[in-house]
Amino acid sequence: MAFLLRGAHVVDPQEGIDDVLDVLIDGEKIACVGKDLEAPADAEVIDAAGKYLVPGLVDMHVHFRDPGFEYKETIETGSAAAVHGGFTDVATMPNTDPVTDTGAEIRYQIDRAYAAGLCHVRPIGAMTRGEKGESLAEIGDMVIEGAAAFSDDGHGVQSAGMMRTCMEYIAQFDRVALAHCEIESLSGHGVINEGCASTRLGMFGWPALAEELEIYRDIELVRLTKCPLHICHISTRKGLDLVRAAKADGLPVTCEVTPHHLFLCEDDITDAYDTNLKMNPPLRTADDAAALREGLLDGSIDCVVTDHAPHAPHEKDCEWEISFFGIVGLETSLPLMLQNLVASGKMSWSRLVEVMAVNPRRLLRLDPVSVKAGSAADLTLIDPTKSVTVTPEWMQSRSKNSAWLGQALTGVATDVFVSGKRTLTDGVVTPRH
Ligand SMILES: NC(=O)N[C@@H](CC(=O)O)C(=O)O
Ligand SMILES: [Zn+2]
Ligand SMILES: [Zn+2]
Repeated sequence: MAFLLRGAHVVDPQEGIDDVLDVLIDGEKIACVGKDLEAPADAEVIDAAGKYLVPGLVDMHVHFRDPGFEYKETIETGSAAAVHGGFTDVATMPNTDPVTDTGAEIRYQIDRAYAAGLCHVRPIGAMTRGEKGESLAEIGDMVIEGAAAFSDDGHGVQSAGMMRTCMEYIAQFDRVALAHCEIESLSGHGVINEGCASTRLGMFGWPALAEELEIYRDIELVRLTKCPLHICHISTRKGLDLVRAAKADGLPVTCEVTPHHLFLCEDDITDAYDTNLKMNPPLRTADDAAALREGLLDGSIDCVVTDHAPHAPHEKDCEWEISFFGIVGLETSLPLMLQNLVASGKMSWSRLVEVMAVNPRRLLRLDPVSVKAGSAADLTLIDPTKSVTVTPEWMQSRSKNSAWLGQALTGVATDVFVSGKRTLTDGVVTPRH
């Protein structure tokens, strides 16, 4: 199958492209990029005027709950949410049941994703067996089966010695350690940021220090082990300053931020106790969110990820203290970035592509995708003027625990091409086989 995308505004910082062009997709690859391309007889011509075409978006931090918690999300429903949100690739965290800590579990996810036929799923392996933080997982075995990175996300590795061993081991495989930074003796029973929010609402606080101290520890372990380290869902100004200092020292340290930590803060949590504002790490102060936005624009933060954390109604529609941590995000991430940062001119399209496509591919050790002849046809077509309302019916995820339910957002992906197959067509998810 061939597609000719006519008159798209192509943005690709890797190639220095920011221009209105035609792009011909033939089979799994981009055949040609240029002006006024001739349409081959078998090609479907797509009018892309007014739309942006970018290398396929990558979300390097999602939870698909498969195997073990399929009532929240499966690889199939999660993949549908991913392409609906404009992503060609997602990296799935290993806190499944069983935990993804062997090659067989990695292979299971890759096979299921292929059968779903919607997007590339890049499984992340656990660093420790069962994410218990006690002994090394089968890291070499998982690399052979296709693990993209390693993480015990959901938990911090409590023992510094264990983390050192994980990092020494991972460093041998050209993979990045993704760290959920949380010292549990400090976060304890915390369910909300410690400070004004916990005092105002009378709930146990989850202090910034619990995150920052572990970021500090892990950065020092990079000095020792030389293992590339990526800080997951960074949420505080001070944590970001630690990453900045590590980068200035030339250490292989990177970090990611979620839309909810960029665009929401603890002040948004009112006495309505909306549990779709409860996540780990918690929403921090308005000053922290401002620092994160600044860090994303100045290059200190490398990627935007959703930390898509689907939960069932009975796990969220309950008292704040007992509701589960986490919210879905795959279908609202791109619109939030476009609406809050790109439309206002604060962020350029090329920076958006860096943080949502180029950098995550590099960190997951995937082949680069560019808008040029010969590259894999993993592409996202975006209508920056189209509005959607975030309703449970509109969302393709099996879970509906979004912080933006009922809100109208402007700027969405209309089409997604994965290895040259159109898996999102005019906003509708279209499995490729
Ligand atoms: N972020 C969350 O609030 N929850 C995540 C775990 C995690 O990312 O740490 C989950 O798996 O539900
Ligand atoms: Zn986490
Ligand atoms: Zn997570």
